[in-house]
Amino acid sequence: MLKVSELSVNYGATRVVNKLNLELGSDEILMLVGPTGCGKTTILQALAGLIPISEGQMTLGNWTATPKKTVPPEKRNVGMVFQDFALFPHLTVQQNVCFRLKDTKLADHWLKLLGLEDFRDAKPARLSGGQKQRVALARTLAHGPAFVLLDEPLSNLDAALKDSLRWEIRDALKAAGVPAIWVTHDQEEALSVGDRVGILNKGVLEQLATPEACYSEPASRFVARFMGEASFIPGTFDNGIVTTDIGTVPGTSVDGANGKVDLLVRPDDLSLRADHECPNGTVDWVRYEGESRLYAVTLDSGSQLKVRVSHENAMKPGARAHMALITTHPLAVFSRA
Ligand SMILES: Nc1ncnc2c1ncn2[C@@H]1O[C@H](COP(=O)(O)OP(=O)(O)OP(=O)(O)O)[C@@H](O)[C@H]1O
Repeated sequence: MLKVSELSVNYGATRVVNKLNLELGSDEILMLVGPTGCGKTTILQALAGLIPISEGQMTLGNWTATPKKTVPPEKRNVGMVFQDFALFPHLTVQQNVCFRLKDTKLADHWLKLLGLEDFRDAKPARLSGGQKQRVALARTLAHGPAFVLLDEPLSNLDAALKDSLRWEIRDALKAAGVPAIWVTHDQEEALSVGDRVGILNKGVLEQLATPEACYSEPASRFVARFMGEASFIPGTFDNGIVTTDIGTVPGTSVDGANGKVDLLVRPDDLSLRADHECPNGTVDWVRYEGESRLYAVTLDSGSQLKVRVSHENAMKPGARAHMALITTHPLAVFSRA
């Protein structure tokens, strides 16, 4: 089990990671997300022992590192997978995976499991991006790490490959039975692949929870916006029910809100109709997404809401339309800003 307590990292006078606390179960995958420059890579580097920490401590199995008691990277048994694969170009797939290994049994296991047997003798230049990333993962897992860090492993790959490879990586990590922290810029990836998601903002972990909780009960407006399209509409919250201009829904207070509140609305919590006899808003813009269209509509009462509807529902900016809340599950409510 990995345990991190009050971990802080400073670069000179600037604090880049501030009092990070987390514990990971034995085969848990934590997806770490946050805006550029918020400290994600710094956290991975600190856990791997590549940079010094300023405060706090981390423990994994039989070692504990603190600012005074450093543990060198090679003593940590931590595996890393990077976005640029970091393979040796002059070595074959087999040689890359077995690099510095005395016992190659695990290497054979992962070469087979990740579908690389036919490429054992190939050099990396002959491989596709997805194959290279599989080799990098096989090399990491062949060393039997106690813990794996992945720094945007899919960001150099095209969309279709990303979708299949993320599941292969998840399955391989689960099969290896090791905890992992996986940094991604892709919210959908974070929500679908992670057992838990951590959202980092300026070096502070704003929320660490299941994907469902991060999406439907975000701890802050920042998390709400970061984890997907988020609109807010004013309402009144009383006895578990929120009343707004466009309907009444069950609500859950995320910050003790009561009385006058802002309701978090996701694009699929709303309906949009062009043919309604009482339009209550005007279309600002529309984005065609293939099977759906995302609309921004400003209500006559002032709020702009985003709604996703079937592609068959085609309206132009300026069109009048009717919006209503259609969800039956509780939506998050925040104290009025
Ligand atoms: N060696 C360094 N010296 C000083 N500041 C640094 C150093 N490395 C990173 N930083 C700063 O620390 C902050 C966090 O950087 P980090 O690379 O961890 O962010 P990140 O969340 O991984 O960003 P991205 O999503 O863009 O990869 C940034 O403001 C960055 O400029």
